[in-house]
Amino acid sequence: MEKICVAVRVRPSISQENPSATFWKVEDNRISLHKLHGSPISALSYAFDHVFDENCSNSEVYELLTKDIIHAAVDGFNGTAFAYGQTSSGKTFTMNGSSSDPGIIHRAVNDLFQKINTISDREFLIRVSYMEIYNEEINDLFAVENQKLQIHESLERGIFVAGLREEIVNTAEQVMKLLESGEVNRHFGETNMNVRSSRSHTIFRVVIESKGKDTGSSDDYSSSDAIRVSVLNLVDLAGSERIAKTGAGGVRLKEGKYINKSLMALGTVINKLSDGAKQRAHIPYRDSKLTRILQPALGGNAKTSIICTVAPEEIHTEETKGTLLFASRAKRVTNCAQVNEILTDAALLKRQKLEIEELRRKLQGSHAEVLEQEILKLRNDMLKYELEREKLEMELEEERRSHKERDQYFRDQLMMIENLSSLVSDGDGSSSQDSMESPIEECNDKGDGFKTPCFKAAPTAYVAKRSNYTQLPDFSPLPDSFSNVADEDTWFKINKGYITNLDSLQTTAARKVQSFPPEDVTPNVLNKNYKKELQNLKRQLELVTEEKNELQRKLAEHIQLNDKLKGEMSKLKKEALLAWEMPQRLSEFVASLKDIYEEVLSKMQSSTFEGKPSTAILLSGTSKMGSVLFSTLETHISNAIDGCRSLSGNNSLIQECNEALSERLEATITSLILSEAASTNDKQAKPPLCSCNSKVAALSRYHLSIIVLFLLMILGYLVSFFRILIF
Ligand SMILES: Nc1ncnc2c1ncn2[C@@H]1O[C@H](COP(=O)(O)OP(=O)(O)OP(=O)(O)O)[C@@H](O)[C@H]1O
Repeated sequence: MEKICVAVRVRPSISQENPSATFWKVEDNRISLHKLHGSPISALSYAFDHVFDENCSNSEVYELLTKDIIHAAVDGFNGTAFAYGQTSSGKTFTMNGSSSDPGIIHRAVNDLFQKINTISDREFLIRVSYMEIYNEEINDLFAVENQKLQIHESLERGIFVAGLREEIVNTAEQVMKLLESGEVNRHFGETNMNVRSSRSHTIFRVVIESKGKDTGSSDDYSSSDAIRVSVLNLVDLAGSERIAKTGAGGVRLKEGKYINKSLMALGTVINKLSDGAKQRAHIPYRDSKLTRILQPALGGNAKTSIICTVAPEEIHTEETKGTLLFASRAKRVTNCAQVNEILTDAALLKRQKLEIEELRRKLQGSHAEVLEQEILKLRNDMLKYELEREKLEMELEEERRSHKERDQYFRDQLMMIENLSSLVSDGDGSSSQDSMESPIEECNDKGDGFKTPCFKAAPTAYVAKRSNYTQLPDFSPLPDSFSNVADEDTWFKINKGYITNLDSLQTTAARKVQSFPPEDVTPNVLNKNYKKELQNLKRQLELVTEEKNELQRKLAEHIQLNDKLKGEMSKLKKEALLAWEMPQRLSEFVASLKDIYEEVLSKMQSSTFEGKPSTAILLSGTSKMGSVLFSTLETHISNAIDGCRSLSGNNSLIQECNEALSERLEATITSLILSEAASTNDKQAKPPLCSCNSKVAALSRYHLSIIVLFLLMILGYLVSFFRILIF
């Protein structure tokens, strides 16, 4: 937005012979009414962008007021410069000038072509037209036959006069000639105020089209494809006039009425525009052809300058005041000028592409940024869960491996116990094939990567102690089992919510994260793609979450199962330790038995001196049996203590020893019975020699009973010992 540039120009006084009582004094950009030889009249001082006194030339006015507009027009801005003032105030002189001091139009045309010639990267097409509004009718000054032309408006051309001849010009000279020809067709008339009074408003219009010269760069649409079109209006208005002063009558009177009417319309538009935005609901541009044609220049898309000419004579003070009031209001009017470009199809296409890119950038910088952040967060979540899942899988695998190792250790321990069990079974002779079977069997060899041992009910009383394990316990995951799940906050602290290189972390082939939409999509499609990708990511996240939960559940199950197995292992270890300690204890016990046995044996040896044959037989048999028995026991106990696991290989030997001992015991007892029977027959045939014989017999029976009981006791201990070893 920029204000209309307004200047006031005071023409030289014409009537020098009638000195006035007041005069207009110009100081810098201010004009004030002063009493002759007196102080300024209060409230009659005006300031403008420029104030030119009577000594100023058209050159100065052009340089300060119009030149910038002309140059802006070359760059593509609409421009308007017009002169406003009462009749005979110097409007035509300012716009057209004289041969010695060319006016603004001439200077503008020259400057225009000079400026164009300095621009080498653009091609220009200049068209000029010249029209007048005479009695509210538009006439073509280049073609007198074009009368009463109509004003039209279109999107492409804006407000334009239909049928107006436009001449394409290449030089300033061409324009000058055309202007001269057009001046001939203007309506001038003589009034009391001006011998050559303009009776119409004239508008010299220059249309400047420019196009960048093709530099071969397809991307630079602005320099090669876009066409700038600007309209420059140089307007010389007819002057307001008082009929009483002009003495107009007839045609002049009629002309004066139209002139005043259109100028009033112009004043009204300026007043409305200067009132500000609140009261600019309706600007009556259509009230006159002048305001309609100048519409873009008045509050529209143009750079506008107004030169208000005033007559310094006291007789025209009121008209000058009116002009200055008009100028003051015009100064408050703002325009909004912008470069006017017409685009070819190619330029339009390129521009639309650029606009789409710009929109996409804006979209990505606003709403899309939120979506992208959400997608990024989802991606991070998904990757986090992936990492968590992989960690759980690794933990599960580790757990399986340790489980296998413990299982193997468990089996080894069981094997050792089985071997000890088989030794006892061989020892007491009551073992059966069923009792040799392991109480544990593998029952989970289907559908699992590793074998989980389970228990079945055992037939013996010892196994029955563990009958509470015959059914698998409920392995529902406990809350503590989830303690290994990655902590989300920790993860975010580590990653700060972002992963710099997402692609490098896409380790799971199944997780195909869709990339951002391709570049040639529109913003709507872009949004849809973002939402679609968002949904996909959410679905993938749900799948990963479910998978993670399943793995967590399995891990919890394995952990609980392992805890149970650890408990079992602990118990078994204790029992195995007990089993390992048992041979040592039994060894000690057998040693004490051996001492007792040797003591009994020595007592029996003392009995043999009495010549009792049964005692001798008993002593001999018992001594041999005792040596064999203790030798066998000591050998096996020593092997058990040394950790020999191949006891089962000696079962047949033990069996043979047992059988030999049994036979020898049976033979000894049979010998003793026969010896006792013979002794009894001798007693019946012969009376006893002395009372000491009966004592020896009583002693021999006593020794026999002790030895038999002693042997039975040893065998009983052996059975007990090996049964204990089994468990
Ligand atoms: N600045 C000036 N220096 C010298 N002479 C001037 C100046 N301004 C105006 N004049 C002379 O004053 C007379 C009236 O000027 P001009 O015709 O330009 O007035 P105007 O405002 O166009 O009048 P109208 O509205 O009736 O056409 C002319 O003879 C012109 O030469």
